[in-house]
Amino acid sequence: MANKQHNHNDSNKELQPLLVLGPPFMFPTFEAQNLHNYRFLNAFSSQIPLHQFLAEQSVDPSSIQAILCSPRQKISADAIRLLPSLSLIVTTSNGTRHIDLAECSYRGIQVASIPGDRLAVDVADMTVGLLIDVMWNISAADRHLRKRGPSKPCNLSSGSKLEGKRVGIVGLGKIGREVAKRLEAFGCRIMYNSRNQKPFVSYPFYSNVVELAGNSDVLVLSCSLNEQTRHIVKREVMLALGKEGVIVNIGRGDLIDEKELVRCLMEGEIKGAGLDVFENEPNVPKELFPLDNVVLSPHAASLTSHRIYDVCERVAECLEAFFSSKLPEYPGLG
Ligand SMILES: O=CC(=O)O
Repeated sequence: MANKQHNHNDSNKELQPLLVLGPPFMFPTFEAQNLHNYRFLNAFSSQIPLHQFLAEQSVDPSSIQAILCSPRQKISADAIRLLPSLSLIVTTSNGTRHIDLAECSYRGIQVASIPGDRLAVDVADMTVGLLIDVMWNISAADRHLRKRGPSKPCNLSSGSKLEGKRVGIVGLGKIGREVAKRLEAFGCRIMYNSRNQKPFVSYPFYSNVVELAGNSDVLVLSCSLNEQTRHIVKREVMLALGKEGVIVNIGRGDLIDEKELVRCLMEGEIKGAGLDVFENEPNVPKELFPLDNVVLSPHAASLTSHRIYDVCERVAECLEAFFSSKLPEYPGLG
């Protein structure tokens, strides 16, 4: 796909600063397309606190009107309070829960997200990929082979087929339904938990996640994050899932009590996990790195090249509309 150059800046004008927080995967593409439009302040690549970063860059915090972020970093009220002129936060994601929305609403800051028309399909593919990887130790075997060569014994446990597995899906929205469709084709038995029972599906419904876990071999987390779903998977749920159980989380890191997840994985209370999201992104608990029963992905489940292209286009349009003070017609604005 050809990269489109956006150039809406009169070359004599000073470039608007654009604060980039949270490493967006599409960032190199976006920056290359918009070098002439913004002064990019890439705070995500710096390990220092935001106020220090701005001071080091000699940036007056009150000159910043817009932030570009991704779900890979939380945008806290403290960060927002540092920027008195902030009026717009654009996130490259569909979800906005990584942003302190209460502070934005208090300050009248607009939050724009990028709706994902085909997102569910991409995320569902990745969910199945993570699950098969965990069940078959694909990434672990790959690491062993590269590190030790083909003649050294590899003591990974044997693969486990998907056919006949009972899969409990937490959140049967668009993504959950796409996951169900795919896993049905593998011969899995689908059951689910969600806020309400869905009249249009015949999969068994569990109103209680512990009970769902107790009847599942695999738990897929595809619900959105809110006050009711934060830490919906706690130790009790993992113990109910059991020692042969696998968790795949492509929702949000905060859906699981991550400390307990790490403990359960290390102590063998569950068999394995495929994780695309983490509680404290972009950080990943370091205890997970040596574990062969865990497959890690850096919040990349929706990032097909098509999506990256689409996001770059829409982010550019949104920022352009904002800085040219056109009435925002962008669907995510509001
Ligand atoms: O996590 C990805 C998204 O919300 O788009």
